[in-house]
Amino acid sequence: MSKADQIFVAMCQDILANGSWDTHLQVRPRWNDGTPAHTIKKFGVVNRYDLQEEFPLLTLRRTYWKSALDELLWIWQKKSNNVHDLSSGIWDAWADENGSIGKAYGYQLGVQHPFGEGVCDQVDHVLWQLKNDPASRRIMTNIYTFADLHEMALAPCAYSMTFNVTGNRLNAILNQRSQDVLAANAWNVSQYALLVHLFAQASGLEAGELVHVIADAHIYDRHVPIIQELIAQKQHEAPKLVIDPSVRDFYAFTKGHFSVENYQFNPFDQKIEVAE
Ligand SMILES: Nc1nc(=O)c2c([nH]1)NC[C@@H]1CN(c3ccc(C(=O)N[C@@H](CCC(=O)O)C(=O)O)cc3)CN21
Ligand SMILES: O=c1ccn([C@H]2C[C@H](O)[C@@H](COP(=O)(O)O)O2)c(=O)[nH]1
Repeated sequence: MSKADQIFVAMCQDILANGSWDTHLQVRPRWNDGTPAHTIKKFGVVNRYDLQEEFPLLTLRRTYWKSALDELLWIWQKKSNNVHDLSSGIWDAWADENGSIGKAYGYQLGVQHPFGEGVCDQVDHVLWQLKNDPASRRIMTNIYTFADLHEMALAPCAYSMTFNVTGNRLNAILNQRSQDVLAANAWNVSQYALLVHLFAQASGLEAGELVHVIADAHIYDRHVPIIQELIAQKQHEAPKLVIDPSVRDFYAFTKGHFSVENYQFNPFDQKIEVAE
């Protein structure tokens, strides 16, 4: 059975049984009809995915992994903040009339900084360190730039990666300040698992472990019945991620270079409203 499903079910059960509601507080997010979108949350959830064991994709319901992976490349490879460069419409609600989401995500990863090896952006600095200084404990990215927060449509949720090389394995910690468990958990986990695979392949390493640290792991009020039904679904074997082994340059990867084989999932097509 898929470990990703087991981790997801355990996290949801824990939030529902032991979490706390923010119903008595003023909250920022709203449902489309203007109602405040309240949540039940757990603080400090840590989920560990062994990428040697499986590609962590939920089988409880279909994860649109092609759209998720497209968003990952939009941020990390294209370093774009414009929804016109994205194939799905998931960021449209946060974009301005030109399609920009402001100085968020891809914009931050494209900013040039002076590093020891020269002036480059955070992504190229990580790739340089993985090849030239794998023993370093400073291989990380951080897009939570306080000076630019006022120019972002939404403050980054998945905001930092810390990479660590152990033997020939590339491990990573994804730090996330806020997680919409139903809309985006499976999405964020599959994205950053793929990123570890791509960085490993570009650096002559193997993907190891992805540790997902979530400060505020929440279920929105209108999502509670959907989550309850979802976690009771049948679990299937995890699918297999296949990446074209000939690609060694991170920027040469395109959607055509990876596929997910034997992806089984339940026909669970409930409409998921996303709070804005
Ligand atoms: N409340 C909230 N939750 C989020 O997950 C979220 C935000 N806001 N704001 C910014 C982005 C946008 N995100 C989104 C938005 C929509 C879907 C979504 O509709 N997913 C559907 C279908 C995806 C598709 O058709 O490709 C799903 O079934 O997962 C997922 C993530 C993640 N982020
Ligand atoms: O990659 C993402 C992007 C966004 N989210 C969710 C987490 C929250 O539900 C909202 C953001 O609202 P804040 O009030 O700024 O926390 O978006 C996600 O889970 N993953």
